[in-house]
Amino acid sequence: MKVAILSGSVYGTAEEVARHAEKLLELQGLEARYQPRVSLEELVAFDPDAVLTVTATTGMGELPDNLLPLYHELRDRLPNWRGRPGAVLALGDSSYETFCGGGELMRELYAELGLCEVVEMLRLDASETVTPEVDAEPWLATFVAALKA
Ligand SMILES: Cc1cc2nc3c(=O)[nH]c(=O)nc-3n(C[C@H](O)[C@H](O)[C@H](O)COP(=O)(O)O)c2cc1C
Repeated sequence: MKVAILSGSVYGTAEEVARHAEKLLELQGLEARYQPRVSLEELVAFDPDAVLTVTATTGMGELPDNLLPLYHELRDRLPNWRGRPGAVLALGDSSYETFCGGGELMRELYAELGLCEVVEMLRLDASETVTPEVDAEPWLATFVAALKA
């Protein structure tokens, strides 16, 4: 099963978590592909069976600049991924009112694309953890199990 991993990051944490997720998924026998600045064309050509997004939130609940172009292209072009499984891993900080707002924007995009969230969005709170990669592991295991089910 081919899993595309997308990321949105300002300071690099979400990219590290995405890279870690790629390794874990590969270890579980999935064909995970993480290219930090993937284009829509590359993504469509990969034809993922499932999509995982790892994104931080910036500004007042916004997506990081390095995910925005792809986000808008996906909204405009709506590749036919209807019915395929997906999940969102959101990094945020609960001291902001719009906690994990970027992740919520991706969930809305998933709904427009018809991607099914097979596990509930994980919210990792930067004011509570300094080890997001490790904290994401149990949730990633649940995601893998859902993909294999
Ligand atoms: C300027 C700025 C604005 C932020 N805005 C939000 C926000 O609106 N909501 C939220 O949940 N987290 C917010 N955060 C927290 C980041 O999303 C969080 O620290 C995340 O782990 C950063 O990941 P990154 O290193 O991949 O950029 C903000 C952080 C900064 C520095």
